[in-house]
Amino acid sequence: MEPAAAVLHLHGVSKVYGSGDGAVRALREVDLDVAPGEFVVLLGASGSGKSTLLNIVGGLDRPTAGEVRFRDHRLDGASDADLTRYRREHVGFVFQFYNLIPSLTVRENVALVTDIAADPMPVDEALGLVALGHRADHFPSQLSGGEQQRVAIARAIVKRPEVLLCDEPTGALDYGTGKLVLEVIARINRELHTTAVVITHNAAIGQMADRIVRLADGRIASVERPARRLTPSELSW
Ligand SMILES: Nc1ncnc2c1ncn2[C@@H]1O[C@H](COP(=O)(O)OP(=O)(O)OP(=O)(O)O)[C@@H](O)[C@H]1O
Repeated sequence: MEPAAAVLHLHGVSKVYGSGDGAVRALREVDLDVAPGEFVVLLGASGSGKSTLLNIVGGLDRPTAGEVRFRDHRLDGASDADLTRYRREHVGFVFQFYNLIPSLTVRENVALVTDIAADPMPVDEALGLVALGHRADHFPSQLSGGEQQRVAIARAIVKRPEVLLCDEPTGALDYGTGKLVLEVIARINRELHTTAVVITHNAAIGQMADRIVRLADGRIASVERPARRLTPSELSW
């Protein structure tokens, strides 16, 4: 793919933490292009570099070497202010833990983000997409883990980000609840055409992606395109 056509473009990306004898090479010359609207699942053993890669494409960290672009914006070497603006305008993050503010209602947790977004959707629309419109006035402590994760997804997408980055979004959830959360992520990707990159330890989840990228020891070890994208309800593990 031409770099300009990609939403996310990495070329020769390396990341070294620390220096000297204690240096850890977390990524080694990674090349990857992610197309608009694509759903990519990142698999790999613990320590293979998945979170490092996600943090770099999300503008939370910079590579030690190589080129990183969001569309035609260079992220490697960007200033802190530029990276903050990139994250605010273009990226939604979902992590294993939901990081909701306990003293705010569901609606207020999601609305917080809309104050600093250029073109947010109505909060109730975001809550509708995660099927939680009826819980808008509840507090996080009144919701299950899966419901709290759906609020976190609503918060991530209410600003209509072009890129949704999820690091182990189902890591803290049981089987059925995890599937519901995956349904929501698949729906956002399908209906809003949000480009999605999802880290998981669970190889079965790869079957819902357009592309499965496996990392091993900081390198891309394999890339696979499932013949047909499965819905989360068709997955089993
Ligand atoms: N801030 C840091 N300082 C030093 N080393 C780090 C730092 N962050 C990550 N590493 C190391 O870089 C390597 C890749 O870590 P990373 O978190 O990207 O892996 P991962 O595939 O996401 O692992 P996991 O599945 O366990 O979350 C590991 O060896 C890790 O210990």
